[in-house]
Amino acid sequence: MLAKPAAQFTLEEAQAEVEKLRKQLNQWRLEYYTKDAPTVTDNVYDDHYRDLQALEEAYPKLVTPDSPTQEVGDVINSDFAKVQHPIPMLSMGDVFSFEELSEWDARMQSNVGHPVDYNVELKIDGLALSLIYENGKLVQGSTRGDGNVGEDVTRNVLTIASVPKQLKQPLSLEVRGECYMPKAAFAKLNARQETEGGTPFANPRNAAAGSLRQLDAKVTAARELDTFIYTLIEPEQFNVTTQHEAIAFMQALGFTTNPSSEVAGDMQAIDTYIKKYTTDRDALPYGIDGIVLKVNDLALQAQLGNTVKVPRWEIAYKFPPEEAETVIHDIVWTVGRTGVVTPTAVMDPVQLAGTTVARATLHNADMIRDKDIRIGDTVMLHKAGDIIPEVSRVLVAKRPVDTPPAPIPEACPSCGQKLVHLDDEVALRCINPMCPAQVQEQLTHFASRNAMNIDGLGPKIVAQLQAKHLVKDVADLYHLTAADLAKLDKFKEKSINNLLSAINNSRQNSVERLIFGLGIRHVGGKAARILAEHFGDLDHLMTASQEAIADVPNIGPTIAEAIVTYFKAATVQKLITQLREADVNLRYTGPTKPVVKDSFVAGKTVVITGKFAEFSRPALTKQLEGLGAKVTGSVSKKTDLLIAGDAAGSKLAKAQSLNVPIMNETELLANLKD
Ligand SMILES: NC(=O)c1ccc[n+]([C@@H]2O[C@H](COP(=O)([O-])OP(=O)(O)OC[C@H]3O[C@@H](n4cnc5c(N)ncnc54)[C@H](O)[C@@H]3O)[C@@H](O)[C@H]2O)c1
Ligand SMILES: [Zn+2]
Repeated sequence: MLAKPAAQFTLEEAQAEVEKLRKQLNQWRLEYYTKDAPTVTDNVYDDHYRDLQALEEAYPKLVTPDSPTQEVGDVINSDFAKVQHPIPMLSMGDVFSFEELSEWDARMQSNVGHPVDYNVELKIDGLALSLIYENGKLVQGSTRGDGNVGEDVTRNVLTIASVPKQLKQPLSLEVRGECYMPKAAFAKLNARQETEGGTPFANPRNAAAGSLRQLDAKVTAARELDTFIYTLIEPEQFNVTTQHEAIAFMQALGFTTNPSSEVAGDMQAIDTYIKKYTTDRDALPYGIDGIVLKVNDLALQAQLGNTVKVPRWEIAYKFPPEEAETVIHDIVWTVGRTGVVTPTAVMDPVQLAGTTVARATLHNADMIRDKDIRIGDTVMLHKAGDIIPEVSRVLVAKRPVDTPPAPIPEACPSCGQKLVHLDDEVALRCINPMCPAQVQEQLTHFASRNAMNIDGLGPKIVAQLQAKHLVKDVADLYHLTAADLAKLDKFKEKSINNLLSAINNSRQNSVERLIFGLGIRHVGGKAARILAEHFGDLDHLMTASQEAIADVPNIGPTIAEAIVTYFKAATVQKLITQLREADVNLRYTGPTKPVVKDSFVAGKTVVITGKFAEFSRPALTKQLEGLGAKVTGSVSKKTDLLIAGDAAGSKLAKAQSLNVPIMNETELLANLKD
């Protein structure tokens, strides 16, 4: 990324930067196109390319015809015979987000003056191939080369099974498409390269290019290359008027075409297509790196034409990179709630599968040793399960000389106590119960919504409380005073009162919140609720045998063992005593129903009679019950209140005779309002 927006460069600065970028890009182009051995990922290349584009746009006079932005592919530097392409083989414009793609479509629509149908295709990750037929017979296969001159790879192409040597009609024509290596063949090839001591290919695209461009065609034959054909040159000769028809036409001649292309008339359909293949791409037997939009109407394509480098009528949308390269600046070790100490790599921020990533977990010391990850290393990242960024491998060739192995700590980074391995765990642990980092995590967990639900007690406040020595365990929370809280940053009367009352309210919680909040290993919110319901209070749980706990439906031996071990500890016994003394509820009070203490009918036995203007009888019954009334059907001495609507009959008379208080609808409405 440029140090500042391109427009803010002076001409001299821009010139220097442009030269630097061209030199770098040209080196990468040589490695990629000519040697089939890239040393950086495509997104690193693409980022630099975009920087160059931005500077050239800001200073058009810096554009030269030999800039990588103006040239297709690379100089040919191989032993193959050269062939001139009658019609140049161009590159393709690309965009990296759906927004950019929509803008491209909007520009297209405004250029042509109406909405446009596109043929949407998968962008196959291989290399472009031209095939020329005379009277139905394959006479030449060639690579793109620099776009005008390519390499003659006819002998190699003849070994590819999906390329027809003879067409189903004796036509003379040129088609173009993608030569690719299926994923399975790629895996097999790389495994063989490794056992035979060769260098594995960086990706299927380079493997395909490297395999097609073999001087010995027998080597190519063994590589299981495949093709998808997608371009018909001079289609007007064959009465074909759309890209979609062209594909069907070529398929009928015997070419292998990709089955996934479809015509889409609006961005919504294209969005659906992108989403489908963003998800499904892993399941395809070949690699794709994006999708391609092509104006479907071939006459319109011809009318739109090309720039020096790309057709104006097509655009590639590239998927977010699934792999990214970056540098590790530091490895930090953090202590979790249970004392496990985990390493995290701190890196130069990079784009990875659609998000910016600057940190990645390294899991444990074993992983650091196994992958030999060092501070200062250049690494490849991927997203495990498409969510968590992970280091997949170290690019050892890029390691600065004299880089020492990453230090593995022996002492807790928070409290300094010696770290241990419990049982046969790989994890390093701090087993100091007073360890400040652990206590901070425990307090934050205790206060969290699904635990004691103490609103306003987040990690920052907890850290301050610890730093000012106001709390060292969860029991201390219940002894905090207004004077204590006044010592915290920005704590004024209102915030002090809010936090104190949140802490105070948590005393009434049903005990499952406490059981979860204590942070016993393996005991999540659901297990805590089952245990609270089953044992009724904390004392019964604490004294229960391991077997008795394991017998509780949905609990099992692992949780049972963890609970018994937890409550055995003297520090835990003391903590529970302190919580009890602080009036924290230790009983299961059940899924609590709201108790209505004061309403005009709370606790009263009520009878309803007659008709009401505002209510149906069932609705009124429900409403009164909600206010704490017991609604019954007949008037007796026990009736506390009769609510009488219009046309009330015998019940009214009975209530009058028993001196039961009577309320009419108007009075009822007034009371309900209160
Ligand atoms: N890593 C590196 O060092 C390095 C160096 C140079 C280039 N590159 C990569 O190469 C890209 C530039 O290469 P490019 O100019 O060949 O462009 P491109 O590969 O991004 O796109 C054009 C090519 O897409 C292919 N293609 C696949 N499916 C297609 C379909 N359905 N319809 C039409 N074409 C289809 C064709 O071969 C066509 O030539 C860069 O974006 C970069 O990612 C990487
Ligand atoms: Zn510690």
